[in-house]
Amino acid sequence: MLFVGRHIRKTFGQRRVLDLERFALEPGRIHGLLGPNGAGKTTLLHILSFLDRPTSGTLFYDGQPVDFQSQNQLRRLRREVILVDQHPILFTTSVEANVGYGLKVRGVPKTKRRRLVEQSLELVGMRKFLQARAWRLSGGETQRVALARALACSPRVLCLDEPTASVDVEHQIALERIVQDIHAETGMTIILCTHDQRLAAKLVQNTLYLFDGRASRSLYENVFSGQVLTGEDGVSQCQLGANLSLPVSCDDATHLKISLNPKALELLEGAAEPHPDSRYWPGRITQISDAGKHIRFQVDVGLPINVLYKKATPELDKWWIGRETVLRIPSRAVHIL
Ligand SMILES: Nc1ncnc2c1ncn2[C@@H]1O[C@H](COP(=O)(O)OP(=O)(O)OP(=O)(O)O)[C@@H](O)[C@H]1O
Repeated sequence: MLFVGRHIRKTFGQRRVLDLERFALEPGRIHGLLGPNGAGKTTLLHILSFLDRPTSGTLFYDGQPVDFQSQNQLRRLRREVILVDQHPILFTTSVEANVGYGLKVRGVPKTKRRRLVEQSLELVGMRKFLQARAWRLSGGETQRVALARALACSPRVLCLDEPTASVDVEHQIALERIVQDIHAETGMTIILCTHDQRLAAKLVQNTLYLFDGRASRSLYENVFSGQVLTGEDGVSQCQLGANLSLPVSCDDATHLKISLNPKALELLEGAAEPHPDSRYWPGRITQISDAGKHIRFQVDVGLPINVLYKKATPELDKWWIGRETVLRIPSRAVHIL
């Protein structure tokens, strides 16, 4: 294993934002850190790229425990593991100087530096921007140049924080392809944080789901919070939206976070016989996307809800964007977090 974490915890003030008993990341794979906002993905990515230290616990890299007090060790490790930030900052110089910066610091001679800079710009499709002024670049171009800057240093591990979050669709597609190509060509270990389920389904080979700083087994898709109201009949319902409530059994919670397992939800063509074990919400299909072995349908029922069907499921072509449907939510799909 390239990384192993044992009892990794991180607190900011009194708040524990990361609490991971054990995790292990194999070399040569694309790992995804997935989870909702505030789940602790960036915090973990910063620890894995040795830019931040855990409050307690031990991180092993390549079989050795990392000493976060040792600046020498950290300096060495930061040369092997490079983070590309979600909002990379480039120097107000040329693209060439930016991409070559890490090499210059490492004492790489000018001619070799130029060759490596050109090669890495080529990898991200930005070769013709070599002499461009870095501050004139768009968000997507900046992201690609930052990626080239990391690649120029031939890292062993590339950490990407939300690589496609702040770029337009064209750059998103380009970045996906670039990450795939880099991995195929170099076998480099890549760790990426993302909210983007489509990107994760396409690229990621191993997933660590985080929820409230903990490793979560449940899919983080379809996580909603709502107020709990108890009716005169004594049945508690969690209100997820106007006319959208789910029966829940809980003692005295006034607020709950609920996840709906996208693989246990069902699309129906019309109203079904009511079943005490299920809820039925009418809606409309708003997105259809590829999710690896599955097809993801997003249904707008007043909330956007994802439904995953295996690609082999018969008659999936009867669903198209804009088509009305009824979403069946069996009780086994509902998890209280
Ligand atoms: N330097 C800090 N000081 C205090 N709290 C912090 C700090 N950095 C992160 N946090 C808190 O830690 C929690 C986890 O943050 P983190 O950025 O790791 O989450 P995330 O999963 O990456 O979220 P997002 O997807 O929104 O970027 C959040 O509640 C955040 O407010």
